[in-house]
Amino acid sequence: MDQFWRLVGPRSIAVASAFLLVTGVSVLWVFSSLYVTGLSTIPLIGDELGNAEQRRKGFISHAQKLYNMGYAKFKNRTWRLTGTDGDRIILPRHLLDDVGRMPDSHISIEKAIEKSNEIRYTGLGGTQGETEFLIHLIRSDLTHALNRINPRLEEEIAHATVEELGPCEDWTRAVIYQKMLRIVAVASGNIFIGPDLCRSEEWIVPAITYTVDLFTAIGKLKQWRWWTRPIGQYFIPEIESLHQHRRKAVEWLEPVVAKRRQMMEKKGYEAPDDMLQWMMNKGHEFNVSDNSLALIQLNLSLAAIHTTTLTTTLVLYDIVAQPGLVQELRNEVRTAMANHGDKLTTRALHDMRLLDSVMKESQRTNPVNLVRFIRIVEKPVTLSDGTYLPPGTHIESAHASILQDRNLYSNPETFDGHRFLNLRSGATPDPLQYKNKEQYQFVTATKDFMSFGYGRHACPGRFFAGNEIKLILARILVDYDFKMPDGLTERYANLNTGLDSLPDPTKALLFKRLNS
Ligand code: HEM
Repeated sequence: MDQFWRLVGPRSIAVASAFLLVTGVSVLWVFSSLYVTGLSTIPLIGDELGNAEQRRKGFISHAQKLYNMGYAKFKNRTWRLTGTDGDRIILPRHLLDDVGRMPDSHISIEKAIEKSNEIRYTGLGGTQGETEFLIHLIRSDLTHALNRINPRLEEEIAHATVEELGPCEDWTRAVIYQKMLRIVAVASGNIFIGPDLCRSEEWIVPAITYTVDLFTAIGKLKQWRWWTRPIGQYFIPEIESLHQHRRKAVEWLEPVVAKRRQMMEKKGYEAPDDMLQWMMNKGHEFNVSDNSLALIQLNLSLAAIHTTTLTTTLVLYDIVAQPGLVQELRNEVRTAMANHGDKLTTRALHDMRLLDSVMKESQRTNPVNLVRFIRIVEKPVTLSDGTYLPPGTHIESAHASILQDRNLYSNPETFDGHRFLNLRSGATPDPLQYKNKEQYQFVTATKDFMSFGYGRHACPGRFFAGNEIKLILARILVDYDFKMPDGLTERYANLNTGLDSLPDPTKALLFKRLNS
């Protein structure tokens, strides 16, 4: 305790009183929101575990079981369970239509992120305007530039893959998640901050470790009860690391931006074609100054790099255990390239329909999080089934359970690389009866498949991500043979903790350069 008081110093009394006040008010608020507004009438899963604290502990130790139980029992109804931060209301798929497009003033993603990412302590994020600016740039500049930037991205990926995997003249071991992180950071960096800086360790290291420190800090904070977190934050070194990352990012990027501004004054200067430049060109329209660009870039890497790495690694873990599928994919990539001047053009990537299907099936069988569409109700909402949601209610969708629903996906427990290819082409019956079968593409976000979220805030970076993942996998498929080491044949198990299910980052694969 001594250490704590030394850390908080003279602010301690203010902190403590604010704290008691908040605790008292919150207890009253939880009571009133559940009992006065009628949320308590929504069926509860985990009731048998005991009181709220016992249910919270049950959630920490076996969330997956609780979600599966809830979905099996109430999949077409609204139900609830108790999480680390109070009750979570799980909406059935058909009610997501009611809320998916509601304005942020009613259903807020920002409040949900604030809560789930413990922004009060981690200091993550920017202003609302900065977030809107980033989303605008991703949608209108980055996504529209894919065709133009693809040759550059292809080249950077080819270079980074050789750098990371080495010559691989003979079978060579690679801890693939670690390698993939660097390949994704460098390739994305080429487009985010330009080819001159993306290979620099000053970019790669923070682009990777900012996210790691953030999620470690959040994980540690969540182990403290919410009302003890104002204290807990001082015992978590990663929170200080986050502040340091932000300081260093500003120090590092400021001169780069200043230099570019100087050059822009010069006649005939050809400005770089990257996110940083697009940010500089459009900042004034969104009231975003050059000083904010370093932090916006950090937020961009946070959204882009680990998500893309996880997805790519999971696909590799899935296919390496199926050598027949690897050969089929390799043939598809070779044919597509041959039809497009031996290049991985946008059209060639589009023709890789089996690869697209395998990537989507990998997301279906490895949902990295049990839930999606996490939102906080800001203004009272009454759903079409009559459920009333008062302000402050946490809502979400049981994403992982939906992906295992046999009424939506036949033989859901089986990895079928051709599943979405067959659904797209009409070769197998479509349980969801989509009018447009293109909805089975990797990048499509629907309420039946929420790996990229759903509704007005569905991931804007999914087109860039899909493009980049295909480029990386296609490069690996045509340039390398790969297999599991030590005669292993079973797919590496994912690591399940709390709501997350992640690829094991310590596992190795063997690579050998083809035609070497
Ligand atoms: C496979 C890789 C990726 C996955 C699985 C993924 C997944 C997601 C998910 C689940 C959300 C929340 C959506 C919701 O709650 O409805 C999201 C939001 C977001 N993603 Fe991605 N993402 C990926 C890659 C990227 C990339 C490459 C970028 C940037 C280029 C990006 C930028 C964003 C941004 C800015 C948001 C916030 C959108 C908003 O609040 O409106 N993501 N992403």
